[in-house]
Amino acid sequence: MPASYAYLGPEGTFTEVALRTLPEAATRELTPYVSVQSALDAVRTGEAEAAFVPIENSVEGGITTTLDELVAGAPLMIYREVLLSITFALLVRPGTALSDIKTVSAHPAAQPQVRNWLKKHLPDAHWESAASNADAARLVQEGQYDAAFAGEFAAARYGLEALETGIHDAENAQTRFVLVGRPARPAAPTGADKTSVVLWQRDDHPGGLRDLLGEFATRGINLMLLQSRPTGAGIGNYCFCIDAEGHISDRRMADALKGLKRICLQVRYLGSYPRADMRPEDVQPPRLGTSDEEFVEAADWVARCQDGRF
Ligand SMILES: O=C(O)C(=O)Cc1ccccc1
Repeated sequence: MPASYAYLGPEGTFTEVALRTLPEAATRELTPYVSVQSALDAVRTGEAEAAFVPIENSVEGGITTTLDELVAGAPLMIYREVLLSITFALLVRPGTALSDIKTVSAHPAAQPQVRNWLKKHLPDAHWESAASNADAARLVQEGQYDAAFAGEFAAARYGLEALETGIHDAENAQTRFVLVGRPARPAAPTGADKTSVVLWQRDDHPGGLRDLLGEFATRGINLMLLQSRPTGAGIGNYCFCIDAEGHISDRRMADALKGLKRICLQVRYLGSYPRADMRPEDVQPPRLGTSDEEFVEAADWVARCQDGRF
């Protein structure tokens, strides 16, 4: 039996469409799970080789269930990311008119992407959250709700029709998905990579967050995501999910992680993986003094000083 990739199902999610763009998905059995949690748990128990889940969208930021799952529990690692441009279709049972719609459903992350459209076209409809957009379509098929926001491609799978397509409040809304597995050696650097970590501050003090960010800034490392999540230990207690430009095998990144390890209560490494938004030839060269060669030269110089050989 081929190894299986778990994904946020049921069949017909945007997650499935994004997963199928990965070449390695063609050689795996793809298994839908009812939630991000259950897909990631399947990886933790060894039932699945990896799980593919949404993690961030350009309209509202981090998908908190996914971030919280990566922050807590047995450690997992991100191996790949995929970006997908998203517009929604309003799916209904055949024969339903706009004026018949009293309830609409979708994944909570869809709501901020269709809010204005809803206000304009269905101001009185009740919003009901579903486990995914395709699950909302399934619930419409079962008669539980009148309409679902989902991918147009989900209509055929659930015997529905699209009353409207191309729904999007924000131009170029994109969702980012990640392939998550058990910890192992990260893939080799491609030249356009991203490193994800979670940081817990050691103590609360003025400029504490600036100290954490300074470890990246002084080494010329650009950040691409900064999302605070409550630790659960009371109001004001947060950890920080960070995506930074570069690979753990870059000297400047390894050095920044060493600095963070020294000053943080805890650092959770979530992986280094190829960026979906940029090719290696388009990446800016490292800032002055932060290339691998300059780190090696500086370390040699210190070693020579320690030996009195400068
Ligand atoms: O993959 C799906 O269909 C989901 O339910 C997650 C999601 C939610 C909103 C936009 C893209 C993906």
